[in-house]
Amino acid sequence: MSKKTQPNAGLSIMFADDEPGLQELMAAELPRLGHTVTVCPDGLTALAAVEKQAYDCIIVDLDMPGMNGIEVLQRTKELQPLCEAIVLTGKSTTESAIIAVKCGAFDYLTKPSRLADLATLLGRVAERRQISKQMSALQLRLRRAEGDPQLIGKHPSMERVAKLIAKVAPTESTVLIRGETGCGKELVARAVHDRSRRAAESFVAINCGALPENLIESELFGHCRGAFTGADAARTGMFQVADGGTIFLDEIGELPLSMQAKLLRVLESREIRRVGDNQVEKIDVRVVCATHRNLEQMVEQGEFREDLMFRINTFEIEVPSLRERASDIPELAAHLLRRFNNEQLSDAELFTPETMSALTAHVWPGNVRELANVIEHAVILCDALPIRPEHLPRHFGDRQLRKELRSSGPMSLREMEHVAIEQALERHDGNKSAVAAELGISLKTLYNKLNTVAAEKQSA
Ligand SMILES: Nc1ncnc2c1ncn2[C@@H]1O[C@H](COP(=O)(O)OP(=O)(O)OP(=O)(O)O)[C@@H](O)[C@H]1O
Repeated sequence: MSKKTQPNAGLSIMFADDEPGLQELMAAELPRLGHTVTVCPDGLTALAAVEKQAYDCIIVDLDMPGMNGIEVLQRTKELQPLCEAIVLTGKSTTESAIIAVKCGAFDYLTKPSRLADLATLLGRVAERRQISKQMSALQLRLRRAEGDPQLIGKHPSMERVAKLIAKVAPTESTVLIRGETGCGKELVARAVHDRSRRAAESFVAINCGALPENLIESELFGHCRGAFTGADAARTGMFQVADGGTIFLDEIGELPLSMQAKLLRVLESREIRRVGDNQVEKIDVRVVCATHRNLEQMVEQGEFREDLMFRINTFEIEVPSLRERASDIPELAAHLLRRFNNEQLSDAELFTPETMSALTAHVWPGNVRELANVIEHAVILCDALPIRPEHLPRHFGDRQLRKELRSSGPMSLREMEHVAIEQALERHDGNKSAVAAELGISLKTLYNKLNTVAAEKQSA
């Protein structure tokens, strides 16, 4: 290793080339561009440098005595996966440069190259590093907001879910997750991804019910510039973003029929076509779907394609509602509380016994999401733990709903849900946003449920 320049605010770079002229040039010019540089005359010295110190970027000549640039690149990627690499190549070795890019190099430059081109490339490397730092920060914030993706629950029904996840995750099978809204379907989908060979790749979640019908295709498969009015720039679709990883199609039952046909084609051919494009593109994506709807009934009513249902339901996981596993509530409540409060307290110090009995007696139509909302509300009101009943939302002490449910004799889950919605509508004077928030469901889900009730009343 020859010279090391003064550190500065730019990238920390390891430059390796056996041409003394280039070594001198880089030792002088890279610092002038604002970077720190370690200059190495051959592959072995370069390797020793990356074994000793972390770099933001390496610039390596492909053709060096002792150890070639590709070997240096591969070893660097093993030691420092986040380090970017630029390879330098003579005209005769551009094929090796392409191999280097396949091995993870950021880009290559053909010698002799202009310093301005290298400066531009380094600018792009710096930009990419900035973006990946921002992404890590966002992921951290998201993880804090969403909480630990750990699936809590010791009830036999949850143990069964855990077993099914363990069985299906390592396969490539499409998975259909069923369950009421807010019961943890997305968490189960993440667990399938995290335990699969795709774990290090992206997990992309899309709520099919939240996308406007005219944008779904472009959202899923992307579009070319000018594909339709307003498509000023090309757009990458979510299937491409998820390439190599898993795509989670939440609320699959909400997908319009025209899109169901297109999705089926993609699942069968493993190829996508961007809107406005003639070319197809191969994709390698595992598909996990979820729904709270009764797909079989939707098939009977002509709202869901039967062939698509058979394509996605090869392996099903049914996530139980929270009221079916009320014994999990204390552990879940403690887990969710720790999402909003970092105090190191034992589970027994988090809630008073009265609060816990109110929580376990509730019917939870919005399932775990509703429980999380109630706990967040309580954490805001409570100055010091434990959470007491007065910290729970106002309607919570009102045992009327539970009384009504208990005194009304046998009731189906659907009927219980109707009662819960009606009570909440009364409490909020018909304000649907407030009702959706209280029940821990989306406004769209609330409207769906109200429409179902209205349709049932009409046909009764
Ligand atoms: N078993 C569990 N352990 C810990 N947290 C859970 C569990 N189940 C659900 N949650 C939490 O509850 C919230 C709702 O879960 P999730 O989004 O997975 O539900 P969902 O069934 O996909 O909802 P929707 O039907 O509305 O899409 C999330 O904050 C999630 O972290």
